[in-house]
Amino acid sequence: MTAENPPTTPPGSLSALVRYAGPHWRVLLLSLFLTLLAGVSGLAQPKFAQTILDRLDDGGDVAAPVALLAALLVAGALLTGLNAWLQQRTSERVVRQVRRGLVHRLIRLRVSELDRRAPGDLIARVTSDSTLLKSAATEGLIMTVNGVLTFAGALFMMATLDVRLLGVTLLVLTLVAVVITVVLPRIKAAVARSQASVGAVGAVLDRTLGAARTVKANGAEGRETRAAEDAVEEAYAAGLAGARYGALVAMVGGAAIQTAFLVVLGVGGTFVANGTMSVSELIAFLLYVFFLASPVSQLVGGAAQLQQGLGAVGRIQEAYGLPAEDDIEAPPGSVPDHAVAPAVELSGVEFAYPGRAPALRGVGFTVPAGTRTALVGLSGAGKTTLFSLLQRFYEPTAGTIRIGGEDISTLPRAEVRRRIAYVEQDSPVLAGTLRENLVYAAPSATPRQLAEVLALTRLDALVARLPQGLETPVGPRGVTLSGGEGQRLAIARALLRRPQVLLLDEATAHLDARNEQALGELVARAAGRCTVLVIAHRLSTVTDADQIVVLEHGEVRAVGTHDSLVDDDTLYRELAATQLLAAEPPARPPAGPVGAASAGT
Ligand SMILES: Nc1ncnc2c1ncn2[C@@H]1O[C@H](COP(=O)(O)OP(=O)(O)OP(=O)(O)O)[C@@H](O)[C@H]1O
Repeated sequence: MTAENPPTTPPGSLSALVRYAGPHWRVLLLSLFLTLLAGVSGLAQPKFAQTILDRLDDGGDVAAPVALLAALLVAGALLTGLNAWLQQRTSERVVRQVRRGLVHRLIRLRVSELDRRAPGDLIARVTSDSTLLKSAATEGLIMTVNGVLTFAGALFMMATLDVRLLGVTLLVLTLVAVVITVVLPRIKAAVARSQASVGAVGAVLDRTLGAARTVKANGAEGRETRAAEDAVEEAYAAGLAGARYGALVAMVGGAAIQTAFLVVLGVGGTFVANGTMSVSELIAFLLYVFFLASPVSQLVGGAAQLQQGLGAVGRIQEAYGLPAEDDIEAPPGSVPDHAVAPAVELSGVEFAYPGRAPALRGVGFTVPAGTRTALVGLSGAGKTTLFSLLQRFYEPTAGTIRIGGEDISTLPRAEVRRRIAYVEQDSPVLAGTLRENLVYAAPSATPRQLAEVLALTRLDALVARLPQGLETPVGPRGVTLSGGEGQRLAIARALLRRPQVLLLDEATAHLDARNEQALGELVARAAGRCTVLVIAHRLSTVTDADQIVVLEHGEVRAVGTHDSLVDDDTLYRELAATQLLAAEPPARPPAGPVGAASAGT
């Protein structure tokens, strides 16, 4: 198993847990051996005690057995220490391997999956669930195996002393076996419930902290707190249920040993009285009964830990099983030096989000190489969806999309996305510094290229104003930048990649009139080097586009230039009228139509 390839076993099964521990089998075997050695030294101690008692009885020399007993004690302690270290280290390694694998997987999940899952719950699989797995995959396994072996060893030694008393002991211990069998699956279910609730707490917090301003502005702190508290309570209740079952098992284990001791003492006493057993044999047997307490509690504890681990393994396995994109590793040296503008062609593209009505129906148009096409249409017409398909975030249910003549469904996603730069609608800035954001996809950009793009997007003035310049942290999701600065930063990042195709989604929504004009010119210039598709909410920015595609209810309603569409298409004419645009495209608008209704909202 590698970090990227999880065990292909049923979710939450013991075999899955064993497979996680699999790569560490050598250390685990050594640890088991050390545990057994410590167990044997423990097992031998009652025998030595019996010898010492017999010698004291005979008036013999006890120095040698006492010295051996002391040596056994020291050796046992050393072995236990070494063993604990080995087990802890292996636990940490198992968790590291699981976390790596999960992180690798989660970052590559398909957009369709990310769109419908709470990030907080996914994060909990890496943080909280993997921690539960930690002790189960090593300590739990070893404790159980060791418990079984030591238990068997003790039974063997007891059999050599008195088979009748062994029968009595086993009868009492059957009670433990019955309780364990009934209770363990409940522990697993309780842990799974508790972990799911922890995931729900993460999901609420992720939603709340991710939209802190909205939550505060709406005075929703109380509601969000209650939502998180409900999940916390559920985790608490499930945790308590698990603890109750755990306590029951521990109690039954302890009581069984005590009972066995008393029964053996009574029955053994009669054997001693009728002369079928010596006192020293009875004492040795009783010591073994007490010795059994250790393997029994190991078995009980180990089995409970395994069940806890299984509860978590189920959730981890589920995350591993989510569909991921497996073709997104960029080939080496993938950032193209000089972009070649390709044509983008769509024909008969159909698409529906799962469980929804079709979002795109029979969409077809061509964007000639090196030109600029604007997509316009009312909100929900399918503009953003079209961009998602172009980047293979989703796959069309019918039809083809070609870039430079190549059907993108035949290209690895890495290759498709290498050719395309995308400036999305919202939150296009990541936590980090300005520089990190800029060179995010073009780490080898030269200072000259950086300066050029900063000037083009008019970010140079901002950088000059900041004391830390490009090294200024922008905060989570770029909260320390204005909306317009964030947009320009995203555009600068896209341009630094020198893409073949540039997708701008509402890229100018946040820009003021001066910057909007500058950007309009920039996009027009960029169109010389790359093919540009822009979702336009303000028609003023695209009236001079080479071509405008009007989408309505997922269908292409009309294609043309601003002039021809104003003449021929009623919807476009309405949009243009609402935005106070003249039928003639302005040379370049000196200012955006402030306060005008947006076509897309
Ligand atoms: N991830 C999604 N899952 C399910 N349905 C979606 C998803 N994204 C969008 N939709 C639906 O698909 C349809 C098209 O949405 P899309 O975002 O493409 O419209 P748009 O033209 O970009 O709208 P806007 O201008 O408001 O951004 C809408 O009905 C929307 O509700």
